[in-house]
Amino acid sequence: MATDSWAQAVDEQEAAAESVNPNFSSDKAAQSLLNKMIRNNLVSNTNQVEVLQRDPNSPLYSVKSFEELRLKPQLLHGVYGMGFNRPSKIQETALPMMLAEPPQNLIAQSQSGTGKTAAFVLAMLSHVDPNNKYPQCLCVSPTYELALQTGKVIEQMGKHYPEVKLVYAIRGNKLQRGMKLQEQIVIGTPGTMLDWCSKFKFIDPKKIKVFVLDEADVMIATQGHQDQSIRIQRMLPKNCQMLLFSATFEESVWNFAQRIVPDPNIIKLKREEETLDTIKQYYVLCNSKEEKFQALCNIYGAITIAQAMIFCHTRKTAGWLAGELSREGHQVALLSGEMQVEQRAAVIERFRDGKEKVLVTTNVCARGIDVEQVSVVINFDLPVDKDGNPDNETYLHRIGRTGRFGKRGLAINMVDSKMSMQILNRIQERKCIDLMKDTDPTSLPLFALHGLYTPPVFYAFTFLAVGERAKPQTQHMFTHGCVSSQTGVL
Ligand SMILES: Nc1ncnc2c1ncn2[C@@H]1O[C@H](COP(=O)(O)OP(=O)(O)OP(=O)(O)O)[C@@H](O)[C@H]1O
Repeated sequence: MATDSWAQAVDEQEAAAESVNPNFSSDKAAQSLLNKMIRNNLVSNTNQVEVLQRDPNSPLYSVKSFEELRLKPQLLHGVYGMGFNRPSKIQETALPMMLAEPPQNLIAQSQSGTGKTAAFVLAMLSHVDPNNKYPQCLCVSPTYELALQTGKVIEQMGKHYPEVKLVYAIRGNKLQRGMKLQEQIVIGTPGTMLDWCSKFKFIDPKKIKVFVLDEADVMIATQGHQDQSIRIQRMLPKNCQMLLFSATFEESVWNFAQRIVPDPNIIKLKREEETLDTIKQYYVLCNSKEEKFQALCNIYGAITIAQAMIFCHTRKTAGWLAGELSREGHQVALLSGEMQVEQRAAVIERFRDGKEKVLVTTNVCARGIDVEQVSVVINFDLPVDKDGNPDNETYLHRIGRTGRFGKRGLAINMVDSKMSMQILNRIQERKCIDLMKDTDPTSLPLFALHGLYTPPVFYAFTFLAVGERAKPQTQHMFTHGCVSSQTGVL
């Protein structure tokens, strides 16, 4: 996003924040300082991507250029048009494997927001023959929103390759019976994709060259998705290339993936590499749902400086929270699974356009959704599976909505019981995340600011400028004995 339009959005937002949060905006000096810091951060972000792309330990690191990856000129044009200067690590590693002849299968893991979608989109666009007017690539995503978003990436990257056409196999896209699709790429959700291949025969599965499973672990681990994906796969020719991508793979899912994909190339992260250190993670202790709500109101001014996503466990809580926030005068968007498809798409678009700063949602948005300006993720409820056990994968995907492609992000976990503290501890043990604790939710805005804005000298300054509730350093406790450079300045 261009600096100007972003800055303008900040100005508009600040004006709005002033009307809804007098406490936060009472200090004009602090506001203006924040404004500068954010712009500063934005500018340094571009540099940061460049720097990260030269750091061998970064997931954005690459030694090659897009030219060296031998992309078609039309696609190079598309890639540069999207503002990509060099490939990320996953793109650099996966693309040669995906473009090799004869085609090779691939199961690939890379941290959220590191360019997996762009990688498999480039592979699909490289493989299709635009002279053949029938589907050649199928890409299956777990949600409608994600399918739409991936489709947009295909459209953008293929902008200079107009002969290649795309169609969405999603609920609500009704085709005439008996018709045969002419588009070369079909992107959709598993149920509709299966219907289009078997029941309606809009697609001839025998002609498919590339089959992509995005968020492959959820496609495999969710029973319905797994059945449908495997039924689609069985209809495809033996030599059809299979590409499985995700930021997370549980061990059992990984084993299953290796059983269903013949002779795969494998790109796998070590456990300690799974989280991005550009995302700072905090938790705040509360005693009840109401207290969590209060804590959220306290930080509202800080989180709406850019954009935030708030995750709830159930649709009911999400609805309740969105209602309460609205009653407090905050403008929030709500997105949950029971909404009509068109409504869901409209909400995502408005959020992407910055018309709403805060999106209250459920796990329906935990994966894949890519909104560059999201700098804060709040787990109003911690992610648990149906048995109440910690859901580590969903945790990583949720916090991965921020910190996209080298940007800085902040994740705040709200803990309201002994049980939820245990859940957070178990997530922490499993992923070696470094959590920071604040026992007093009312001081959270300070923490939010410390986590978000990088130049260390500003931490102390912000602390003093905004800090009516300044607290001694001892209350900033790092678990795991892992002290980051931030503690020094606090
Ligand atoms: N080589 C690149 N240079 C600059 N930006 C890039 C590059 N590749 C991808 N991006 C941008 O980075 C962001 C994240 O990329 P993408 O959505 O492909 O990540 P992802 O790994 O698929 O994320 P998730 O795990 O959440 O699905 C997008 O906004 C994308 O446009």
